[in-house]
Amino acid sequence: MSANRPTEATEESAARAASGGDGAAPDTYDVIVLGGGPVGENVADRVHAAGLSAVVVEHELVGGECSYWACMPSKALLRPVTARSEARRVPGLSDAVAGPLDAPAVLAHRDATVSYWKDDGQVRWLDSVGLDLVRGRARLAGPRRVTVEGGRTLVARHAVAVCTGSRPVLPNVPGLAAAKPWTSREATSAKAVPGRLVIVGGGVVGVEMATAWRALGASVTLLVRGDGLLPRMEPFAGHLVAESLAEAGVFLRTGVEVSEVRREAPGGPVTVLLDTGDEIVADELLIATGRAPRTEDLGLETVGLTPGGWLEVDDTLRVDGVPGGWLYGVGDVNHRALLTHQGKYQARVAGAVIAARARGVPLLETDRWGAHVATADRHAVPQVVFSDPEAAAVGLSAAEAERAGYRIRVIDHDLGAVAGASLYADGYRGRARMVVDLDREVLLGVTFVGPGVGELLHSATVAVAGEVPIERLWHAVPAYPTISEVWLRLLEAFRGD
Ligand SMILES: Cc1cc2nc3c(=O)[nH]c(=O)nc-3n(C[C@H](O)[C@H](O)[C@H](O)COP(=O)(O)OP(=O)(O)OC[C@H]3O[C@@H](n4cnc5c(N)ncnc54)[C@H](O)[C@@H]3O)c2cc1C
Ligand SMILES: NC(=O)c1ccc[n+]([C@@H]2O[C@H](COP(=O)([O-])OP(=O)(O)OC[C@H]3O[C@@H](n4cnc5c(N)ncnc54)[C@H](O)[C@@H]3O)[C@@H](O)[C@H]2O)c1
Repeated sequence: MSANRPTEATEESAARAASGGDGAAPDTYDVIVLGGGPVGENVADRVHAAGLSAVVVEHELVGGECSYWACMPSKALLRPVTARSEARRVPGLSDAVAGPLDAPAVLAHRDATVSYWKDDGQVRWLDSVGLDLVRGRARLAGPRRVTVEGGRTLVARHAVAVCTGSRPVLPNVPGLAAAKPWTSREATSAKAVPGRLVIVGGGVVGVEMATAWRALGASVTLLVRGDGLLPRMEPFAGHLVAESLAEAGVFLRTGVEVSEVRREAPGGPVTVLLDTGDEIVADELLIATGRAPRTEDLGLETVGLTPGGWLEVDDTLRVDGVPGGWLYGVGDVNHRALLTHQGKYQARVAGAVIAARARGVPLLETDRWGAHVATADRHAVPQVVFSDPEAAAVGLSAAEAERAGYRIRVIDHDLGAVAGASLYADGYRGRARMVVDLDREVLLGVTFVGPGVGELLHSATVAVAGEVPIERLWHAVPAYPTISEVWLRLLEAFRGD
């Protein structure tokens, strides 16, 4: 692939000066994107579609964490689990799915879903849309300048977008690092089902991986330091998921901390010591306690920033405190919403912003919900936890809305009481909640928990992001007999019908 050469002599000489006089002229692009995950790919695509030249620098696999060690493999492991569980509650079908999952087949399907950890398909896509790719670890080397391991230097005319994502964190527990625990990477790519798996962390990764590996045959213990699961959602979401995990045979222990970890021999059993004095012996230990930004070896100090932290950005995704305003931080790395779809949304915004600034557009649309600001990643973030049952939420929980000072009313409904739910699965258990802003009579947040609710979530996202007045939502008639009829019940309750 050939690099886009500069067209103006002045830019070329500026670029050569920037190369530090090492003789090799740097390759100059309008935009340099660091990291070829879903977010980097989308930034590059948007600026290129707007007529700018762009290069993506990637040191591992194009497609990033999401494609190979996160969203895609985890959902490939989970889909058979939820499909079987639902089928088991459909009369006439339950006997046909009474047996265990075919673990080797599920793992093989996971392997195919991640293209066997090869990125040829994604590289072909970059090529097909006319984006250049440089392989290797990238570092900033002063304003608008990037060096790539192997010696190549790149210079950006307009912008550098940092889209280097995040990595798992290991808590500072004696013996933990030496025990070489699983992180989300091993949990999504393991080649065999461990006999005994201990998972630390009751967030999304902990819950999804407990669901998957238990159903695939592992004996799973889930250790949570708080009092429940999925603490960022409405409390009933964690309760229902915990109840169901317990029924599936997961040992859930809340209110416990890991005080030490011991693994005598590599690959041998691991002993997890708790602050209660208890010890648990397992074959594998998964640490699912959150993420840290991939900014520690990125040359941030060469542009006046501190390495290792999340990138602070404004709503146009521009990094704060960088003279000239040429540096952007998009996706996980800015810590606004660690989700692929939200990162890709930011990428669309950043692409529009970079293109507009490059064209010298005098006034950007920066009002809330304007074309040149990220708004939804603060006010209308949808997330589906692909557990059994699924937990799906958008916007604020009741507690978050209260903390933010809104005058709210909370409406709950039993999802199992909706006709569509009783047809969907025998003994359907689930719940829905909407949080209403009483001053504007719009929805601030909606949560659904129950089988199949992931596909229901977008209706709520439209209502929350669109700030659709309740009065008008009343005219959005859900089809009979679908689970979506819960909307009618929630609205009736609000109206007092
Ligand atoms: C187990 C798990 C399951 C998940 N499931 C979901 C889900 O179902 N839905 C969802 O929306 N989100 C999910 N997420 C979150 C999702 O994976 C992330 O939000 C998403 O990957 C962020 O995309 P990104 O492009 O910002 O970063 P990444 O996907 O991390 O990509 C960053 C890229 O930058 C590259 N890079 C880093 N540093 C450098 C450097 N110096 N030079 C060159 N390249 C570099 C990396 O190699 C990587 O390819 C999940 C996360 C985990 C851990
Ligand atoms: N389906 C999805 O959308 C999906 C799936 C997986 C991951 N993700 C994203 O990936 C990110 C990472 O997920 P995650 O589950 O690692 O993080 P998380 O922040 O969701 O959960 C981490 C949990 O670990 C706990 N914890 C932190 N330190 C601990 C310690 N020392 N000991 C015990 N517990 C500790 C926290 O209290 C928290 O409950 C999340 O932001 C999530 O949005 C999304």
